[in-house]
Amino acid sequence: MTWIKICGITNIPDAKLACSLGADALGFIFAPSTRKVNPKIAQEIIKDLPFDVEKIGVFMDEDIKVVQEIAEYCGLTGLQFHGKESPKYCKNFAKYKVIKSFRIKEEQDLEKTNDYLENVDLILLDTYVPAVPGGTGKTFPWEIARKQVGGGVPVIIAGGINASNVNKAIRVASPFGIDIGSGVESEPGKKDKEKLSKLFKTLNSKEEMRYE
Ligand SMILES: O=C(O)c1ccccc1N[C@@H]1O[C@H](COP(=O)(O)O)[C@@H](O)[C@H]1O
Repeated sequence: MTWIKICGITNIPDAKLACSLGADALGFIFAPSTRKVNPKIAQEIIKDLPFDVEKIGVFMDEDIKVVQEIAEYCGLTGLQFHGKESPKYCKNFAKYKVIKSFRIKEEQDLEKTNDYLENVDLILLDTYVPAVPGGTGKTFPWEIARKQVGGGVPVIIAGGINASNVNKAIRVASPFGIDIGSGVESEPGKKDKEKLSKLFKTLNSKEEMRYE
């Protein structure tokens, strides 16, 4: 079963709904974004979440000490670095699952992952859109992501994924995980109940077909 992260959580009802539908991880954005959440609110959301759901903080070129303080205060279990963080930077967070994001435009962009393979737990491939660091709502060719799969570190794909294309993304890229933000929103930072329910229904229908 593909690991599913629902990103850009800013409130308790959305967090509970995503967990009840089957999300494996929730993402909390602490980077500049229309989906940015205050650490105090993130802590209130996280304290009542199921133990086995990963709580991932998304940061961009943040001071190491600030990341460590927010992670500890909020009760995060994982950290996603979505900026220009170096391999050395990524080694400062031994207590947490570390995800490094790479923005993909063409196959050569995968070469950037090479220096990180021994320093991170997961590689995330997102769509390159000039001047938009994340939450782009745009897909990239998933055939490129397929080439990273099997490279020693589990791969998550992100960018423009929603209920109508998630099964194709899984079929083409065969990733460890899928990360979805804007594709299940009614507006930035607010999840849409119908879109979220449809996403998990679609994912579950694929699983049923697989085991028939
Ligand atoms: O979602 C944001 O606003 C964001 C801002 C800054 C860094 C990362 C951000 N989100 C990441 O983008 C993808 C989701 O993209 P999409 O909305 O599904 O197209 C995911 O990795 C988020 O963690």
